[in-house]
Amino acid sequence: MTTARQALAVATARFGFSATPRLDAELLLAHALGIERSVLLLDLDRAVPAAFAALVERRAAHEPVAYITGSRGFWTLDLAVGPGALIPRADSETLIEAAIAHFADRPPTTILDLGTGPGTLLLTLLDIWPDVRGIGVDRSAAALGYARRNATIAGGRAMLVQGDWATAVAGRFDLVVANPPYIATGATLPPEVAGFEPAAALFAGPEGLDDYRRLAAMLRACVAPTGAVLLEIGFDQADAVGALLAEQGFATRLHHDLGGNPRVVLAVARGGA
Ligand SMILES: C[S@@+](CC[C@H](N)C(=O)[O-])C[C@H]1O[C@@H](n2cnc3c(N)ncnc32)[C@H](O)[C@@H]1O
Repeated sequence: MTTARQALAVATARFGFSATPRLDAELLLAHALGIERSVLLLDLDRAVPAAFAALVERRAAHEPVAYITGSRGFWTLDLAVGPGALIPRADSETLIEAAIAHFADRPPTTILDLGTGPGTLLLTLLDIWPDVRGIGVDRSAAALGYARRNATIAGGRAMLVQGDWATAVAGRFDLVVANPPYIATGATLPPEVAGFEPAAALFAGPEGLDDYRRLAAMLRACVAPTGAVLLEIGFDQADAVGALLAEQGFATRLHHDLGGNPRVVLAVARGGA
């Protein structure tokens, strides 16, 4: 009998290309066993199910762990994800922290999440603020399929709409959030990103700024006069995105991620909050 301890050692060695080979192996084995990773770690002498071998082969071919297991933890949520939906990234939690800080005194009443993917930002914020309602927009039907599954978290407070950025919605929102595609088209990405995650969620023209340009031109019309916009940005895009927002009459402030990089721009209408 192969024990979990032995199988994890073999799988970890196969995943040398990954930044987190041991964690990947543990998540896949826990998934194969149908148990939490924390439970797996309590008994590493248990037997390994035959199904684990196929999961190891998929990961060895660079398929992301989240696509193999069908879920990814983000903030306090466990979100369903799969092909066609961007896998939530830890860096995006910077935007959640910025939202909590900005609305520390009083939560917003309404939220608009542009490019919601599997509902990552919207559903996390609705889970934090139980009386708030929001709309998530995405152009991708596949991503919205996962967002609809995840929306049970919000118990009817999330509306999901397929469309092109803010053209899909009417009205003004207290908080508008977006993590648009921001990678320069043609940039080289790791195989597990380039080979599996949707290009339409990643690339945004020669400088990665095309979607910020479109969004900047729309934001004044969809944020409430005293509301706020939070945009995730690439680590080197703070000046360019700040300039696009300034042209539209926004004052901006940066929030940094755990690595110390500028990761989120807070924008409020000049003369607003
Ligand atoms: C970087 S992903 C962000 C997903 C999720 N909000 C997150 O933070 O993990 C960008 C999302 O924007 C969507 N998107 C790209 N172009 C769009 C457009 N023109 N209108 C609406 N959504 C768009 C993509 O389908 C993708 O789900």
